[in-house]
Amino acid sequence: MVSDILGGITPMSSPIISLNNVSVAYENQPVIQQISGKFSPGSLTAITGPNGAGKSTLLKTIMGELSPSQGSLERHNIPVRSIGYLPQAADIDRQFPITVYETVLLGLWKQAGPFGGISTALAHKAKEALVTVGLKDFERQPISMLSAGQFQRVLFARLLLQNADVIVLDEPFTAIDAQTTKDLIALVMRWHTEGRTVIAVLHDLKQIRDYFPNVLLLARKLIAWGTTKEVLTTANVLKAVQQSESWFGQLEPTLFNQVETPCPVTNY
Ligand SMILES: Nc1ncnc2c1ncn2[C@@H]1O[C@H](COP(=O)(O)OP(=O)(O)OP(=O)(O)O)[C@@H](O)[C@H]1O
Repeated sequence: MVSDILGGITPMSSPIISLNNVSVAYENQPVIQQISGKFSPGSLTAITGPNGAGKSTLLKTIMGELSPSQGSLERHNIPVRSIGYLPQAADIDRQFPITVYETVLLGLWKQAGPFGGISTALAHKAKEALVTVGLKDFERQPISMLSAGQFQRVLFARLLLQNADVIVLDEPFTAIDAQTTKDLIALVMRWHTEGRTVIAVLHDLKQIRDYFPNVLLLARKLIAWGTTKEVLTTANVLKAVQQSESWFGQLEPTLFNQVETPCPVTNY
């Protein structure tokens, strides 16, 4: 199907990021294989798939942290340093002695450079961003003293300050409370209505169906890429699970424990 190949966009629209037969390997071991498709400007796409499917590897490749072992990935007029990136929480050292306010300002270092000055206007914007994410009185708190949800709010404030046209989020709502998830999803929706391109790795299929118009379903290889309705079919989701099982053996039975929806898998 054309939209599967083109990431749910019409052949006329010009992409912001395109992948041409991209494979990525760790120490010559292929992890993702032969992914082709395009992200259109202003699209809101969830990348989903079982554990170990290669989702974070794909994001790191988009961010230029990994290079394709085969094929090519192009960012069209988007320098990688201008992309807003939220890595997985597990990849961030929270013991670093730094305050909430300083962490938010760090979002600007790629633009300002390590010795770049912070103007009064930017300092004001950093404070405003903290207010927007509900952390008005937290500026001087060390990040080591925050809850997981509060810390994720700080990282979203940092993204707000970056004001990026393309935003890449790796499991932004994992292990955080319901209210924080709701508030941060609202920010993602705001970015979408502002015309920014948002790409997020997510495991919760209901969340994807509720909020994300496009999906890239991955199980080392591309299962499907297009509109959420086209991609998240029972057949595709089960195919992703089966493909992963062929790498990792039987997946957790909890993946199958909610059968009230048409698709037996509700969470990757
Ligand atoms: N630095 C690394 N060196 C070697 N192998 C790695 C490295 N990082 C990831 N892998 C392997 O690559 C595969 C894909 O990992 P990746 O983190 O991209 O998957 P994922 O879909 O994001 O998984 P999860 O949903 O569990 O976060 C896994 O088998 C993982 O063990």
